[in-house]
Amino acid sequence: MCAAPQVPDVLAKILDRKKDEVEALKSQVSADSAHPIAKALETEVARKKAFYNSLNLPKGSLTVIAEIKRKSPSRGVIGTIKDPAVLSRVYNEGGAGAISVLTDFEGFGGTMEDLIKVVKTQQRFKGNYPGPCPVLRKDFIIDEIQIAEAAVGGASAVLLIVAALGKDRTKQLLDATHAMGLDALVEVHDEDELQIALDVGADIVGVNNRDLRTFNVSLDTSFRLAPLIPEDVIKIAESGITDCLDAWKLRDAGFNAILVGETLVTAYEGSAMDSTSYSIGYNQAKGIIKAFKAKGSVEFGNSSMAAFFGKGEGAKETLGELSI
Ligand SMILES: O=C(O)c1ccccc1NCC(=O)[C@H](O)[C@H](O)COP(=O)(O)O
Repeated sequence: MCAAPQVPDVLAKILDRKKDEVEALKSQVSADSAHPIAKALETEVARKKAFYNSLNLPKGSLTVIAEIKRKSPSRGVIGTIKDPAVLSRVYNEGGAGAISVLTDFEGFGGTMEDLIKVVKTQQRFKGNYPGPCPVLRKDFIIDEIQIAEAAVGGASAVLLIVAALGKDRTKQLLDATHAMGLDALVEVHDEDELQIALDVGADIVGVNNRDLRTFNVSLDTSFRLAPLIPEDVIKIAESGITDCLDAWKLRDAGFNAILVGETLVTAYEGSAMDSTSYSIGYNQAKGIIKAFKAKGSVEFGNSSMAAFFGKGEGAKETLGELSI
């Protein structure tokens, strides 16, 4: 048995209202014994690993998890995102490996309906390269019923925040997530939380660069924790990623993926809000994803001796993906 987690203030407030939401969902589901969420809760299914596999690319690759985010407690309004389905198409065409949909309404302006629309839109990419993007339900998960709701909505993964859950609950919800066929992104912000994530068997760990107590964002959090995460665990750097050099440095530090919200939404909406230049917004968001993924190692640039002799990680990498 572990002590209750020390929950940062902002998170504590969000979790209080999540308890009410969970109770409302439970009474809705319990009123109907044939409810799909009730069935998902009872039925064990094999883990599909769509999200995991999309991030588990050869060493040296960087996947972008592109987020649909209208507003946030730290930044206020970010974009209107009239149709999340359209933005999810832009993300897919830009080469995102997965799409994160915030489904918390009060803090982030997102809904489960957004997620369902995005899942349905992504299904249309079946058969086309690179296929549908797996969808992450980004919310404050405190109960199994929210995971079942995500599974029924077609999500491939859910977010579990160690700071919100503590060790015992993270373990229970991680097991429940896998039993319902989904992946879990287990989010940490410091060494102690990372240890908990690893102890409970997380195989996808996200390092959030945003301190939920102060809202300060520092990529140093990712750089500090990266070497402590075992090689066989998928590593994701989350929040505050705005330029290519940072993305490439994170890749060189061993991250498999970066999770990016505000940078992509503002690139898309900045121009999309001006109705005469819709396509510019599309291309800017796509271009940023392509640039983040572009293979330009800062350790072994093209002019280095290693590059010349074709040795070392990244030696043969180029900026070849930059055309949009
Ligand atoms: O973004 C916030 O203000 C926030 C506040 C409280 C809890 C979570 C919060 N953000 C959730 C996220 O993890 C970010 O949306 C995600 O990492 C993307 O960040 P960014 O690229 O900086 O938009």
